[in-house]
Parts: sequence; structure tokens; C-alpha cells
Amino acid sequence: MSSFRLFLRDRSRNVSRLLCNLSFLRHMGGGPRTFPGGLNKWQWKRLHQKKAMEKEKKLLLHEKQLYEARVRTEIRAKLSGPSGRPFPSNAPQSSTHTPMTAKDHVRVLADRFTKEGAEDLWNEDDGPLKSPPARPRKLPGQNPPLDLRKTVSDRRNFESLDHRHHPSSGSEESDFESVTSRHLIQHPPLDSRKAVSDGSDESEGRIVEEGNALGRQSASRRTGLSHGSFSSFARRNYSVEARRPMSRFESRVKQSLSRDDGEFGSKGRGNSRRRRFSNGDSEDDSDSDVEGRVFRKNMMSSTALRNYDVKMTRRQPLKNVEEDNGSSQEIQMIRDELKRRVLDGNAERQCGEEEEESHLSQKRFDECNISPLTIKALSSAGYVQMTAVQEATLPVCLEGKDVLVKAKTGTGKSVAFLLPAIESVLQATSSGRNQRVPPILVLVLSPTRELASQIAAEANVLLKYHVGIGVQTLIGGTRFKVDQKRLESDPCQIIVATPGRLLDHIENRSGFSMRLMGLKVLILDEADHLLDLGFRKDIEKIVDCVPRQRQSLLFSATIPKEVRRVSQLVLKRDHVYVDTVGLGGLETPAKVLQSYFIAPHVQHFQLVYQLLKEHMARVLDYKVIVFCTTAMVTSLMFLLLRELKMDVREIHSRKPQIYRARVSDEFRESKRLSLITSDVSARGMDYPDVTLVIQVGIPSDREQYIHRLGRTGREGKDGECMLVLAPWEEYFLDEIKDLPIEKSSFLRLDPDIKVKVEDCMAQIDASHKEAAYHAWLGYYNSIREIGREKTTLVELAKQFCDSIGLQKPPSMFRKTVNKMGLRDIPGIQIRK
Ligand SMILES: Nc1ncnc2c1ncn2[C@@H]1O[C@H](COP(=O)(O)OP(=O)(O)OP(=O)(O)O)[C@@H](O)[C@H]1O
Repeated sequence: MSSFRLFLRDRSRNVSRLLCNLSFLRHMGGGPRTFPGGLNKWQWKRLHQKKAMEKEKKLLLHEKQLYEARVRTEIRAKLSGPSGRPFPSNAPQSSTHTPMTAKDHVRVLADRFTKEGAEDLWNEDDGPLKSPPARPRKLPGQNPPLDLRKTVSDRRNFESLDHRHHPSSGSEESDFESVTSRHLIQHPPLDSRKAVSDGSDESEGRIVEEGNALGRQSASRRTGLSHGSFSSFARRNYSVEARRPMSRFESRVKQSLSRDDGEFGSKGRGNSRRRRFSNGDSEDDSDSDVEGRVFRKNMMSSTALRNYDVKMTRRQPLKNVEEDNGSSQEIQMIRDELKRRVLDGNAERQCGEEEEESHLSQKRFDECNISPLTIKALSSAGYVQMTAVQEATLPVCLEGKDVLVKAKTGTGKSVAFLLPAIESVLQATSSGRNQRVPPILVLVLSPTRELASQIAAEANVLLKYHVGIGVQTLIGGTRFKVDQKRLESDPCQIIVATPGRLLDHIENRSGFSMRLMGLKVLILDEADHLLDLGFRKDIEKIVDCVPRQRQSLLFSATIPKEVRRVSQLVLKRDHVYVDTVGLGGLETPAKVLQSYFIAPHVQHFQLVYQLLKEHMARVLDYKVIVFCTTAMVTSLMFLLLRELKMDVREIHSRKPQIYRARVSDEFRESKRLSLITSDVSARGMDYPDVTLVIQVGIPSDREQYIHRLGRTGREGKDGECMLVLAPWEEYFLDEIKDLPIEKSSFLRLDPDIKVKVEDCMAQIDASHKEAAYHAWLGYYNSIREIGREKTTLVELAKQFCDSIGLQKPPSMFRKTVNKMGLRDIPGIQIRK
């Protein structure tokens, strides 16, 4: 009997333990997750999408109301007659009504686009809107641009909408409106600098797809397609329509192909670039640089966010649109109004320039509510005053709020997120000191291994006087077993990890996931990159393994609009958004001189060599970073420069981690050294006093250009950035047209250098060149504009082939050729 009672007691204990574990798991997010209201993850996401759509609709409605008010005003003005004749006796009269003049309306519209929150109407690359709070140094010829194109196309839509808003239009109308509003919110950018300054149509802007959508909508009416079928119809037809601008692009490329080798390109225009999937073995750096996970530029998971992730926009000449809707007079008035505001802004900016000189704010760390030991560590590291981003974020972070932060490169974001993280650890450890294996309280995620190590080193500096608080890195390229041993022998509270290796630990060691259940702070450095498609799945899995009751901090120098939307995967809804760049502010460090060179591929290696030589002759303590498109091209560039007897080092994903770490440390400490690297060094790396950054070939996107550039001009210092493009790559300039980049004055290529470079290139083993050719083809195949024109791509690859001294393009495996869609393309050799 007693043993039966014992059995019952054990059993009830087991059951209660199980229940306890289940509720714990549910709380931690480790078990089957439900969101408030019993929704699952996807339902929760869809709910947010719906809300975003509703918000867009509301904004559209607001715009529409403005437009309607304008129309009413015009009608009233017309009715009252040009000479102020009274209304006809049967017309309704109001003695108090004063019709809105066209000038007032222009003001209202200008207000609408410059007021707080208007950014919701913009794409991430819509260009500056209004003067930022922290004012950038005024650069020659740089006026804060304003997007008039958007205004124009809004008007066009409203007209269409208004036209269609007759009572007879029925329910289809609202479907249509939602289609239009979706497109409207994704308005493309305009080089408003140009628009404001000279009103020319030189900058070929992106005119929204909604114009086409309208046409297609009426087409869908004619063909009897419903809205749903219209959407898919529109999507299907997108690629067909897209051929039109592509053929222009192709003809431009063809022109450049037929150009004389010695010719420098002329100014061109282009389409926005989108990346697509390339072949698996294209040697694309990103494949392996992101810890073996494929990085692609489509901004959203299409499952999660459907058509929110791809901007279905197309560029059309601004001129046509203006002519089309016949509103050029009004546009000119809006321009004048905005120009006036810009001039006012410039006057203010000049006053603010002096403040800009120092990157530090007036506020000191000891004025903040952080531990005295941390302040002691900060002082011994030489940090007394805060930087702007630290001043802006510390108070909110210390309050425990979720924060999304955008601040320029080199402005001290790492310290900004590490300080509140350390405070959280201190608070948590003071309440639970006696745990044998302490939980992991802070998890910092970084996209690259070098950056993770750098953040851990910075954390160690700040923890100098805190005994018993430890930091560890979990990064790829090191032995997993060694990680495990370290985690056991030296349990720490702060982990800095790359997503891939962290997931390996979560999936392979249950003890590790248990330790994550006490997490207080989750930090995503380079958040936009981590939330991009290449990492999204990993981040979602990681977020599912950490408690929902946590603080999340997301930092980056670039936060595209899409990322703001998707950040809800990590952040609480009531998070705070801190933007120290400011809406329309200059996103690159003010003291970095930006220039570009247009030269055929065959001259790129020579050009880089000559630019390096000239810089070295000019700058005594030079320190240069050369970014190449892929790991294998980086390797070839390194071998060539070494052959040319230059003092160079290389870092890319094909190098062992131990080598990468050693080179990274050496470059950090050194002067008079050049680092040849792929995008593994593009983000976050804090190499002090880099004097020049050279980017060869188009960067994967605008953000990458900004991050690569940001390796120089850190902490408010001077710097230079040069972009080397082939003539057909010139269209990329359109994506960075709001940045103060200028065409470099003509550089005379030295004929002796040409011979020298060719001789040294000839010394390099053909296997390196073949690998570089394959990588090059893979990289550019993944770029939409050129990737879909396979014949042109192969012709351009042949140019690259010539530039590296290969007699003919190396053969490729049939499987690779098929994967890249290059079957039957002339110039492609299949390996037997
Ligand atoms: N308050 C401060 N006073 C002086 N120096 C600082 C301060 N805060 C940070 N720094 C230094 O500024 C440099 C840049 O910092 P950090 O690498 O964190 O920049 P970042 O904004 O994260 O750049 P990126 O966007 O490239 O990642 C570092 O060398 C850091 O030590």
C-alpha cells in the first residue's frame, strides 16, 4: 500500500514538472508558439501585413482628400469668374468661404511631403526629403533633394482614382484602390537635386508601376479579369513589360561593348538593379561569407510578406510623365516653393557646420545612469564624451525599450548597444549570483566572423573592471568542439555570434538552448543585413529559441524601408526608432570625398594599381582597402598587386579563419598597408585611419556601397572613396545619386604601367584566373539587369576574360551552365 502511495506521489510530481516545463517552453518561445489572440506565426505576420496595407490606404485617402479639396477650390474659383464676377444666382454661395489659391495648395502639398511621418510614403532610396537634425557639411553642388516625381505621379493616380470614383464603379473600385495604393506607396525616387536645381529631366527617374497598373487595370476590365486575377496577371506581365527598359539597357551595354578599349564611358542612366539567384558554384563571396547561407537581395521573404518584398517599380523619363498629365506648371510652382525651403535650409545648415566638426556630443558618460566600473573602463579606453548616437540611444535603451537605430558608419554604435547590454547583465547577476552555470543574458548577432570578434573585443574593454562577467564568440571557421569546451569550462553571460554557428549550437546541444532561456537582451548589429533574405530564416529560428520577454536592439548605418517593416519579427510593436542621420540626411560621412571612374574592364587592374601608387605618393601614412566583387576576383587582384611588389594583404571567404583573423589584426595595427578584400570586410570593421577605399565593380546594392565606404572617414576623420565601374555598370550611379559622388577628373593611364601590369598578370597561374572568371560570371549573373540578358552577359564576361589575360573563356560544367541558364549561349564552353 505504501509503495502504491509512493508511486502515486512520484507520478504526480512528474506530471506537475512536465506541466511546469511546458508552460516554461511556451513562455520561452521554444515550444509550439502562439501569438496574442491565439494566432500562429504566419497569421500574426499576415495581420501585420494587413495593418501596413491599411496604413497605406489611409495615407492615400489623405492625399486624395487634399486633391479633392484642390479640385473643389478650382471649380469654385472658375465659378466665381476671372474678374471676380459673382456666382450665378442659383449657385450656392458662402460669404465666409475663401477658396484655396493654387499657391496655397502648392504649400500644402510641399508641407505634406516634408512633414514628420511622410517617410512612410517613400521608398528607402527616395532620396533626401528635408534637412536632417544633425546637419551634414554642405558639399559643392549638393542641395537636399526633394522628390517631385512622387508628387506628380500621386496626382496622376488621384486623377485616375477620382475619375473612377463615380457611384457606378461598384465594389471593384475598392479592389482597384488597394492595388493603386500599394503601388503608390512604393513610389520610385527622383533626383530631386536635379529637379530642384535645374528642373531638367536628365535624371531618368523611376516612374511607378502604378501607371502601368492603371493601364492594366482597365485592360483587366476589358478582358473581364477580377482584381485577384489582375494581380497575378500584372505580376505575370511584369517580366514581359520589363523587357522594354532592358532592351534599352542592353543597347547601352552593346554600345559599351563596341567601344574602343581606351575610351572612357560617358554619363548614362539606368534601371534599378535587382538581384536574382545565380548558380550555386559561382564563387560568389556572399555564399560563403554569410556562413554558408545564400545571400540574396530580395528584401522580404515572399512567404512572409508577399508583394511587399519586391518593389514593382520601373523607371520612365520624368519628362514624359510631366507632359502626360499636363501639370508641369503646377510642378514648377511646387519646385519653386521647395527650392525656397531648400535655400532657407542651406542657410541654417551653414550655421550648423561648426557643430559638425566634432563627432562627439557635449554629454559625458558619467552623466548617464551606468555603473561606475563601466565608466572607469570607458575613461581608461579614452571615451569620456558620448557620440551623437550614444547620446540619443542610451537613455531609451536603459529604460529597457526595444530600439531600432540608424546612425552613420564609424559613429560608435557598438558602444551604444554594449553599454545598455552590460547594465542588463549587472542587474540580472545582482539578483541571481549563485547559479552554477549562469544563463546567457545578452546575445549579439553579427553577419561576419571578424565583426563578431571585434564586438567581443570592444565588450571586453568595457568589462575591464567587472569581475565575473564574461564574453565569448561563437563563429564559423573554428572547431565546434573547442566552442563547446569553452562554453562548459568558462560559462559567460554575453555571447557574440554569427547566426550559422549559433544555430549549430542550438540544434546540437540542448544545454545551450536551456541557457538561452534566461536571455534578457538580443542585439542585431548590421540589422538590415541580418534581416535580409540570406539570414532571415536563421534569425527567425534564433528568435524562436529566446524568450519573448526580452529587450531587442537593432543597429545599422542603413535601414531601408523594407527592413523597418520586417523588423517586427524581432522588435516589439511599441519599439522606438532612433535615426541620427535624419530623414533626407546625408548617409555617408561628410568628410569622405567620393568619386567614380568609368573605364573598360581591361583597364580596371591597371587603374587600381595606378590609383594606389598615386595615393601612396600623396599620403604618407596611407592605409587602403580595395573591395572586389567576389572572393576569387579578390584573390586575383591580391596576387597581381603582390606580383607588382606592393605591400598588400587579402581577406575573403576562401581563406581559413585563422588566416583571416591574423590579417585583420595586422591591418588594424598597421600603417602603409593595403587590404584587398571581398564584402566580408564591408560592414562594421573598425580599422582605424583608413585613408582610401577603392570599390572595383558594382557593389551588390546601395547599402553595400555605403558600408564599404564607411571603412574610411570614421570618427569624423577625413577619407576618400573611389568607385571603379565599367561603362555598362554606370547605371549603378543612379542608385547613389543623392550622395555627393563626382566623376573623377580624367586620369591618364601610364603606358609603362600598362605593360608592367600585363607582364605581371601573365605570371599568375591560369587556375586563379579561371576561378576568377567563373566567380565573375556568377556574380553578374545574379544581378538582374545583366543576369537576364545572357548573351550580353557572356560577351561582357569575355571582356573580363581578356582583361585577365586568358586566351579564351574557360569551360564550365554542364550542370553549372544549366543552373545559370547559360545553355546554348554562344561563347560558353562545356567541360567534357
Ligand atoms: N564615445 C566615444 N568616444 C571616442 N571614441 C569612440 C566613442 N565611441 C566609440 N568610439 C570609437 O569610434 C570608433 C567607431 O566605432 P564603431 O565601430 O562602434 O562604429 P559603428 O558606428 O558601429 O560603425 P559601423 O557602422 O561601420 O559598424 C571605434 O574605434 C570606437 O572605439
